[in-house]
Formats: sequence, C-alpha cells, structure tokens
Amino acid sequence: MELPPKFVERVLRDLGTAEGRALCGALDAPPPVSVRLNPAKTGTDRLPELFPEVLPGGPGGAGTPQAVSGASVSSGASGSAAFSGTETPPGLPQLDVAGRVPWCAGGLYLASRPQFTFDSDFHAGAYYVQEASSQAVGHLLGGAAVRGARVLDLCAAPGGKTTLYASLAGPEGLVVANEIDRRRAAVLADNVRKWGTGNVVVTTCEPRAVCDFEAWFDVVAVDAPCSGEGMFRKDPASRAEWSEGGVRVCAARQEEILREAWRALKPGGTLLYSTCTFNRDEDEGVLERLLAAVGSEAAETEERPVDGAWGVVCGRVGAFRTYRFYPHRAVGEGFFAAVARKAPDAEGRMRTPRARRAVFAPADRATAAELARWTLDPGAMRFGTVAGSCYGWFAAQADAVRALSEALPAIYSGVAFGQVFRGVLKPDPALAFHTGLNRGALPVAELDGPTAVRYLRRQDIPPGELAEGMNLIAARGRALGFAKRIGRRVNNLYPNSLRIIKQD
Ligand SMILES: C[S@@+](CC[C@H](N)C(=O)[O-])C[C@H]1O[C@@H](n2cnc3c(N)ncnc32)[C@H](O)[C@@H]1O
Repeated sequence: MELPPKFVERVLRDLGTAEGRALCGALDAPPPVSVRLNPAKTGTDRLPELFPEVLPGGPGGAGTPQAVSGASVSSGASGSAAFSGTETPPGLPQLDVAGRVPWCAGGLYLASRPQFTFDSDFHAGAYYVQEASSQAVGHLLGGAAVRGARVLDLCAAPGGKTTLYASLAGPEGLVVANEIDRRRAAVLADNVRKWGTGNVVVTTCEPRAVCDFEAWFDVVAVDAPCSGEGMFRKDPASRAEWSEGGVRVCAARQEEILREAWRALKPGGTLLYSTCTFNRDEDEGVLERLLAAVGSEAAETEERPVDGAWGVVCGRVGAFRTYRFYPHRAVGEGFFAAVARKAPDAEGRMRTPRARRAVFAPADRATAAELARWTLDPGAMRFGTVAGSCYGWFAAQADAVRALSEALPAIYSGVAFGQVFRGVLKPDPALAFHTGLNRGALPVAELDGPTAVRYLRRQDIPPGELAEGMNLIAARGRALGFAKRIGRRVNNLYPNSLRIIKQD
C-alpha cells in the first residue's frame, strides 16, 4: 500500500524535499521492535540509569542528528552510565536484546520479533510490548517527579502509557486510566491487572465526565485519538484510513479533549499532550488553540533535558515545549509530545462531583484479617468489598478511589483479591499478578515452559508439581495465576478471557 499522495505532498512541502523524502523512506522500512520492562517484576530498578549516547547495535542506530531547517535539535544532558547494549537484563534470557531505548529506563530494542504469545513472561506482565518513541512520556514528565502524583490518563487504552505512569506513580500515587470505548477499556483493565501495581482506577466515560473532577490531578496526559500518520510503518492498513478530512475531524476532537483536560489539571500541575501523527494541525495547532482559549499566561514552561544523540526534534508553542520523534531520525515510530505546567496562580478550584451511588462496603474484621495474610504490606492497604468481591486499595489514595468510583463508571480499581468463603479467600486471578502478593500465603508451583503454555491455554496440566489445594502457578519465577489440585485432578483457574487461543 502506497503512502497517501496528499500526505506525501504535504510532508515534502512542510519539511523540504530531502527531509520529506527521508521521512517517507523510513515509513517504508521495517519497524524496530521494542518492549518496556516492568521494574517490579524484572529488577530493572537494579540496573544503572540508562541514557547512553549511542545505541550499541540498536536497530538503525540512533546516530547523530543532522541539522533540521526550521526546527531546533536540542542537546541537553547526555545522562550517566554507559552500558553495553548487548548486556542481557536479569531474568529475561529469552529476549534477544539489541540495545536500550535511551529515553526510558527499562526500554529495550529487540533484535527480532519473538512470538510474544508463547512467552510466559509476556503473560506475567514482566514487560509491555511498546514502541520506543511512546516510552518517552515518562522522561518528558520528569520521571521521578511523578512518584506519589495523581495522574489522569485521559485516552488510555490499550494501556501502554498507563502502565508506565503506574510504575512511576508508585503506591502513594494513583493513575486514573480512562477510555471512552468500552471494549477497549476492557483490554486496558486486563493490561492494568497484569502490570500488577495496584494503583490504577480504570474508568470508561467521555472525557467531560472525568474532567468534572476539576483541578484534581497533578498530571493530565492526553494521548489523543489522531489521524495516525506515525503508524503508517507499523500498521500499513492505517494508510488507507487517512484523509485530509480525517485530519480536520481529529484536530477538532483533540481541541475539545484538551480543553477538558485543562479543567482537570491542578494549578501547578503538568499537562502532557501527545499524538502519533506528524501534521501541524493536530499537533502545534491544537496547542495554539488551547492557549488562545485559556490565555497564554495560564501556562508555564517545564524544561526537560533531551540528548542530541536521541534524534528528537525540539520546538515550542508558547509555554509548551514540543518533541517530535521522526522515524528517520529517532529509533521509533512517529510521535509528537508537548509539555507545559498550568501556572500555580491560574484559575481552578478543586471540585469533586457528587457521588451517584455507594459502591464500597468496608470489609469486616475477619475478612480483612484473611486478606491481610495475602499481602506483603497489609498496613499500606485498605480492604473493602464491591458487589460481594474483596478489593484492596493503597491507603494513600483509597478516598480518591472511592470518590471516583462513586461518581464515574469504574470497571476496575486497586487489586481484586477475590471472595472469602467461610473465612478462606478464593483468590481472583488478578491477585496472582499483584506485585505485593505474599507468596507465603499458599504453595507455589513452578512450571516448565511447555507446561506453562498449556496452563495459559487453560488446558489440563499434570498434578506433579502442585500441592493439594490452591496453588500459585509460576513460570521462571513469575506468577501467572492459580490452580487447585484435588487428588489427581487439577482445576486450571486461568481466566477464559485471557487464555491463549493462537495455534503454534
Ligand atoms: C492513541 S490511543 C491511546 C493509546 C494509549 N494511550 C496507549 O498508550 O496505549 C487514543 C484513544 O483515544 C480513544 N478515543 C477515541 N475517541 C475519543 C474521544 N472522543 N474522547 C476520548 N478518547 C477517545 C480511542 O478509543 C483510543 O483508545
């Protein structure tokens, strides 16, 4: 499928012939494959800080950016330790690593595309398959600055960025991941469960409804639905869907979403706007129109260091710093991101919408004691029940989760523990993925690779390694779910909705 002629015409006009041709050429080249490790499940946190100047052996190599007419290529701090890009991170021997994603700790380029479907670590939430440019959002938000923050991810499915924010926010923070499309929201909730951080609420509603939580969030991220020009390489079918009219429709929708996002942001909070498209109308144009609406003095600049070797094209729109990832310059798909802070003295009083219904009931003492047995840090959690199932939420944000869940359609929050019958927990599959699960609460059965795939297919597995009763099922030490042995029989409790159906 050819690139849309109108797109090519525009790119050559906007970027100049040489640059425009380089971009179009890159869109016809094979895409790099990248993943982002889950620090709570792979020990990435024990690796050195990862901003090398050159990607050793990375696909295409980061190279040194050339001058771009009409745009500045910033060179900021080049970061710290050099490391070998061929070094394999601990615990993931099956991934053939070709280099580090320089702007994201835990981001890895792979030398080839493995069959993720048959990798138990993929199902354990040990990593997320995420294109590299998108992984920059953590760095652009200031990385560690997100710890303990209340983050709204307004257009969140399938959850690539949500899981990154969840890792950064930690147990003191909270990520509200909203997705307007219910089916996509269900996939988002699955990915959130697998990531296992326990600090996410998944809602499914229009941006306006979430943003009625005015001046509530320290960070609002809008990864807007867009015309997807940056996906022309990874998803060639998207070329057929593109049109100039589509660009205009997207730009109008983005403007609306961004205005809502601004309402939800606390004065002093950070807004991150991103798209996977290249055109000005959906990128800089949307920011210009936001600033015209809210007043340019309502936004302040937040600077982020960008290493010249990354190949990112930096610019500005008023207070917004902008970052363009072109596939012929940076190793990743096309991506645009912009960051600014709402001025601390900007208008905005915190407003919490009224509860529509009571959702949570407190857990009684015996139930709470049983749930506490299953978690490593019960003191940090608050337990309750929702429609007869037990949940745990980190105490630091439990009141916020309650307020959100009572006013919005929330489809998942915190950690689903399961149901308690006669004082004993029948664990929910989500509890296996929770990084705070106390493995001392039950026997752990470690499966070999082929048996793990049988388990993930929800097929029968031999009772060999299992103790009588409930077992946590793991492969390579990473939890996948639960199974119950009754004599010679094993009840495979892996959820039907998650099971592998693909044939070898
Ligand atoms: C670029 S995708 C988000 C990708 C996601 N942030 C990630 O990293 O995995 C944009 C999302 O916006 C949603 N969307 C579509 N129309 C919308 C609207 N009018 N308001 C809010 N979100 C919308 C789409 O369903 C889609 O899931």
